[in-house]
Amino acid sequence: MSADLEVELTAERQHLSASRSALRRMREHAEALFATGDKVAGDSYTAEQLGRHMARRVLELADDPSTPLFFGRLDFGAGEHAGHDYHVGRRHVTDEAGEPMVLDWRAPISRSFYRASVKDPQGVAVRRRFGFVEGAITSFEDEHLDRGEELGTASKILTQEIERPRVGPMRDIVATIQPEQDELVRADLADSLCVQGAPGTGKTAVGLHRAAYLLYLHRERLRRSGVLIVGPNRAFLGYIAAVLPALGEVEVAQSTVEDLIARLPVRGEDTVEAAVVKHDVRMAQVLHRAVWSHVGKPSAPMTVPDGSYRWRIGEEPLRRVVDEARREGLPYAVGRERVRARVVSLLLRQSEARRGDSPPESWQRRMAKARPVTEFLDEVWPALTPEGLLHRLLTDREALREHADGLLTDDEQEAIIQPKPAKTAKSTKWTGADTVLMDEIAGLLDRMPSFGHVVLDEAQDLSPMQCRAIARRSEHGSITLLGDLAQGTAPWASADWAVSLAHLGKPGAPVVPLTVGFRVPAVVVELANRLLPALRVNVPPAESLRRDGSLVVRATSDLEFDLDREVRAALEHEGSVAVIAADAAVDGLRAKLKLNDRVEIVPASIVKGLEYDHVIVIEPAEIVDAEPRGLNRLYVVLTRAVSRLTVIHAVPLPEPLT
Ligand SMILES: Nc1ncnc2c1ncn2[C@@H]1O[C@H](COP(=O)(O)OP(=O)(O)OP(=O)(O)O)[C@@H](O)[C@H]1O
Repeated sequence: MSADLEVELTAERQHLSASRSALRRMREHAEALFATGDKVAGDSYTAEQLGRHMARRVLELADDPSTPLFFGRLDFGAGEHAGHDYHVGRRHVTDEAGEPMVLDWRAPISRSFYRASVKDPQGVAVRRRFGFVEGAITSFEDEHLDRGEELGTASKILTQEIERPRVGPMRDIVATIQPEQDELVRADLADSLCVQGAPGTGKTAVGLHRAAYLLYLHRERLRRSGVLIVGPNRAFLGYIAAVLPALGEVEVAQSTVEDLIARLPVRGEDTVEAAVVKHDVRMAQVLHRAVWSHVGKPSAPMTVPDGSYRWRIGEEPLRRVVDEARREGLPYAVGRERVRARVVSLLLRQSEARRGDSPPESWQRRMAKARPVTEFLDEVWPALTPEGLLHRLLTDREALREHADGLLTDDEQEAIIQPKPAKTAKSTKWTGADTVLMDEIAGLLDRMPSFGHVVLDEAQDLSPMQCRAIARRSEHGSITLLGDLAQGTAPWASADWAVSLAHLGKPGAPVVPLTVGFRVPAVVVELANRLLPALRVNVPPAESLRRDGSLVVRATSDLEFDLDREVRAALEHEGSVAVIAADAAVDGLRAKLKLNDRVEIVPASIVKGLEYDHVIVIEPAEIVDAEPRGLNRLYVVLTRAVSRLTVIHAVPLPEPLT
């Protein structure tokens, strides 16, 4: 290394350690405020608010010594920052005088770190990227944009980052976000968008960084309404759980759709036929009809005793009240209360006319609860519960026929009628699809609070009814929809993003493709892409940035022997190892294979969204045969490998791979 370079490196290391000290000082300051917060706050509510705020601040300022505090530097040669240089990192760090030592990657100036180019330098003369080993600076790489130098994806530091062996949970990509990813990350809060990306193109990474970016820009607003990340299963959520906290974002809800909407525990299972019907969007109409069929016509006047007097409301005014409330298009339960309020106001007017002044509020409350009023409501606008209504619909053929007429065929109705009807809603073994239907009913009955932003990952597998459940929770917010139509494995998987977006209440949101793969090596992508024509979806194929990696496809007559040998070979390398097999084969393999901490045996059905350094796929044909969309499942399975993929098979490979 030249002497000049050594001097520069030393200066950068000093800046890093000074920044770490400054961050420590900021954290100690926050901790001191946290400790004394309740003494300075005027009342207990303010003290609690302040306490919570400070506790969060302390968490946000946590420093992980194994990750660098900054990863880049911008030297400006022109524009309003000319003559200044800024280090770009995971969060703002300021010195004691309040001067910036590290800029948050989300700050407006930092944008140039990701977007400046020779064509559009944005005032940047030099962009520097740092190489790190366990939090210590080991190298840097400069691009003199002012001299026409630009590395793009040829950057060694980017290459090292994407080729590093994977161990442990997913990490953030702030240091190496690519321009086309950055554009999505920094889209406006008001903009909903859909990202169609081949495996490993960074969709999950983009979604998580977008959440962090939006929280930075709209902190107060989003803290109130909330940001939600929806993932396909708990294994996936566990895998991504550490990314946002590492970026200082500790308050983002992460959930599966099932957990988000479940009102009651799921104890039953549907047949595929039943689940397909229950997830179909026509069920929304069936349920709408079922709910509103409960509104009746008043058929008699109402008499309400009040001390020695009796108020009377005629049938006609009662009809008008019900008709008006219906026309207002309110949720059902809100409509019921509206009718009650209008009835009380009719009584109030009579009372005022008779007494010459307004009765007290307690009188109005008493009238609202008076038995004839409640009886009237129970008759023309009865209170409903989602589980009560659904129980009736799925156990009473007549009721189902009435509401599903012209919407569901006889066979479809028969598929969802409970085969052994439970006596009550309480004793019903509800299925996952039932909870989706209950959520739809809950949405017809009442309003739901809306998140400020929802990120939906692996969204190709959301059913229309699940999309509607999310739409109810993002009505006043925006969404980022992430997925790959080729990876759709659910029976109701989407074939067209425009349709999903419509169900999600965001019709017309733009669909943006990502095609550059950061995970899967080119040789593996080439194998997986052979499946694409058979998947019959209209998606652009992936192109890998990675020229390294290896692929072995081995026919064997002794699966056990070869598997054992391949696992041992895999363990000679650094990183995680997964043996992926058809779900039904997993138990048998677990019993046979001598396990090692670094080797996981994973059922094909849960690997979506995950990645492992070395993947060993057992019997692709069994994976394909296990389910109707088995080829899509195989496509998912083959694209989990970061470095090496080994395929072992005793039976012939599925046709597109031969
Ligand atoms: N700009 C980047 N710099 C470095 N690594 C990146 C970048 N973008 C993505 N990656 C890495 O590539 C891998 C794949 O990313 P990610 O899981 O977000 O892809 P995906 O499109 O969601 O994949 P899948 O369709 O399989 O779910 C991850 O390890 C991620 O950290």
